[in-house]
Amino acid sequence: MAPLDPPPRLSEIADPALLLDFDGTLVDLAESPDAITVPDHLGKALERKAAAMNGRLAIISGRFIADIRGHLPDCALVISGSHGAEIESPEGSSVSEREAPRVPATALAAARDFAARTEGLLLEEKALGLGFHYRDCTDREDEVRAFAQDLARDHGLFLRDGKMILELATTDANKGDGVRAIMAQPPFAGATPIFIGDDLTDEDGFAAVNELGGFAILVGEMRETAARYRLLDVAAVHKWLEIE
Ligand SMILES: O=P(O)(O)OC[C@H]1O[C@H](O[C@H]2O[C@H](CO)[C@@H](O)[C@H](O)[C@H]2O)[C@H](O)[C@@H](O)[C@@H]1O
Repeated sequence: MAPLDPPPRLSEIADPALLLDFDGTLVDLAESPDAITVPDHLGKALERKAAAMNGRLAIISGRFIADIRGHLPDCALVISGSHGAEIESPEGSSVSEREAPRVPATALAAARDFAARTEGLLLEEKALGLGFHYRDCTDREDEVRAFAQDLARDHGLFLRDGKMILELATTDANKGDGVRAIMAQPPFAGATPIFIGDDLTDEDGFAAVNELGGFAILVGEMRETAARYRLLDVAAVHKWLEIE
């Protein structure tokens, strides 16, 4: 695996549009979804960056949008949530093409029951999906995966792997769909898309920006990736974006 260089300076890229993952890219990973530390200045710094780029900055997260807005209150940005299934304007109106279904009540009840009897497992209830966080029961990952696979099959849900998480979603949307939908609309259309992300689920976004004539930046440890460049960690991302 060839190492990847750091990206060129943002100011050297013609007409850039930034598509930013959240966990592991803009904020450091933590023990659980609510344990993250979001720097006080982050929301306003991202807004200023977006303004300096004529609005061409969006967050593309696996979290649902209301969750991101809860962590970045009063921050007016384009946000795609639920792995591309939701997209909102900076003012908070939905610009998603289709409305995704909610998690069926019977699937939610079964997931709650499984989490209650699986020590160390944290169930994250999201608008359009469920997250099984197994960081504190890694020895039971196979069991959690088998349960999640059965639940997906029984309820027509879509399973994906993340960092210490198995996620079930009600749609097969991915971050590539989010990228393509955002880049098709003003003020993003015609710009050079740059996706920055750390997780395996970001690879769909990486592939999409490559197709659209842009490039991706992997954050963290080297792996097989569609990214062209790499930054070491969240601090390096903030430095590159000049939002420290
Ligand atoms: O696309 P992202 O913005 O990176 O969101 C991906 C998932 O992030 C969250 O889980 C991850 O971060 C947690 C907090 O640091 C960490 O405990 C967990 O191990 C990570 O997988 C979030 O909870 C998920 O809903 C997102 O899909």
